[in-house]
Amino acid sequence: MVFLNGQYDQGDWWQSFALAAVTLGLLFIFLTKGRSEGKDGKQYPPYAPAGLWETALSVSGSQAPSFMIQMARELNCSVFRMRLPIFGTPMVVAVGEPLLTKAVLTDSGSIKPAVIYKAFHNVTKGPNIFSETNLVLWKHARRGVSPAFSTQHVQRMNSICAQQTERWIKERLVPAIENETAFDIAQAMRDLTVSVLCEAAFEYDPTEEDMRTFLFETETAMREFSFKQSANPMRQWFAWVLPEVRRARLATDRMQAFGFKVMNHYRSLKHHETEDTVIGRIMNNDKYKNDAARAADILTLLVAGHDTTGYSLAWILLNLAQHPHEQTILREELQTMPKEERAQCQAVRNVIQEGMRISPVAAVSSVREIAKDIVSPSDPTIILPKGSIVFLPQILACRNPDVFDAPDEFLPSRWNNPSELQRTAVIPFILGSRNCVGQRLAIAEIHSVIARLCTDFEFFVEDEGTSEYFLTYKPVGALLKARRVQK
Ligand code: HEM
Repeated sequence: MVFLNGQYDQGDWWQSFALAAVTLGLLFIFLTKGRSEGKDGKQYPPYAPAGLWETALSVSGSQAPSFMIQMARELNCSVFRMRLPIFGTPMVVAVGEPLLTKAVLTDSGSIKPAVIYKAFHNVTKGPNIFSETNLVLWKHARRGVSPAFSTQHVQRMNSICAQQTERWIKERLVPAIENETAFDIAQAMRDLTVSVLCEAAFEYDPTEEDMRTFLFETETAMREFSFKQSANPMRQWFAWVLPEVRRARLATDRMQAFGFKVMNHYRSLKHHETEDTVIGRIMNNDKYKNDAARAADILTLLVAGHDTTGYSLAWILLNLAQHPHEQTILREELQTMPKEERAQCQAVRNVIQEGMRISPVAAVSSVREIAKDIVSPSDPTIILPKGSIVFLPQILACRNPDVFDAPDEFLPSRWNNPSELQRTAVIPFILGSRNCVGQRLAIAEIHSVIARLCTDFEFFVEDEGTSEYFLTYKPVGALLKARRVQK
């Protein structure tokens, strides 16, 4: 999830955004006028061939991933400066070179910049584990919840995943096969993931209404606070004339009410198999100020976990449906394996790694502010100055032609023998202290679902649909049909 991004529409906000962008742009040009083009005999990265207006709209638009790729390919360089109206920083840079990405993420001084992340506080009605920039407060939440995602809990998560997948097959997939109807793969995998996440992390079985409310209200709140208000903060003062702002505030109330419902349900349970679940660790963590602070983290984990995992699954299945030959290779290997080993077999690993490479859901995340000058390990003539805001769009490293042959093709076999650089380039959960806390749950679900579905079912494309970037990179309107494989 990333907060500067969202769909650009022609709503009521654009005039004020345009005015703010032009004013800030002029100020930016004034402030950076005369800045030297390097330091200590080293060069700053080149500018992307796009002006401030185009860059601001593109980076915050639904086609942000393709904009990033286009800039890198026009420059023939995967590290470039962007003209964006972010002040108080020597420069705003996009980095798609794997070793420099690693250097930025693993430097202990790199932090999440408040100017980018704080907008998410509005969605959860207070600070939360994802966007908290006060490191002391963040550590309480992170250390509290991390053990619930440790390897020893993966087995429990795996069995929940397996049960939920069987339920989805019986209730959704089999009827679609029998009626020969197509289904939206992104919605299907997102819904399955909400169920897995609610049960594995929160011991909660959501009703259909819970699910629709959570998904709808999250989208409404995120579009306003994480996108529109981060592009135009003035909107917050005009709630009385902007119905969208008032509706978004109502959405956050409803999200918070859902967080309380999950907590009340947990308290009402007489028996917990273990206290070491995510919800158990949040409820028993007395470092939280109150239940509203607990609800903020419950919602954050749900928001951060459901679309990333669901849409990763959707992209992998869509890519397989588009490449029937790859699907056959995968199925043939799966069918030779004992059931309990299927999720870990090489063919499953290959398609997952390749699916997450070619379509990384966190395509335009993450952003870091660096605490010291960082020289590029792959090109020591390039330097990023201390204080820079560094965008680390995964799509750039994953589709970097200097790292991958045929970078835009889905070729799972490239992972039979990858180079060290290729491994470093594909880091869907990123690196460093602010890496993804839920990655083990996500990996367990993705492996288990792909192995189960691809052993017994074949998928076909009915409609390829399009893609959109709003918080995550996702397929939109992609319809698949399925058939049970004859054994
Ligand atoms: C395929 C699935 C997933 C992907 C690709 C993914 C990716 C990421 C990435 C790239 C970040 C860093 C974001 C940034 O720096 O701006 C992140 C952070 C985070 N993710 Fe995930 N994620 C996934 C699943 C999950 C799940 C299942 C959960 C929880 C149940 C989760 C919870 C979080 C949280 C709380 C953070 C913030 C961690 C911190 O700042 O300490 N994610 N994730």
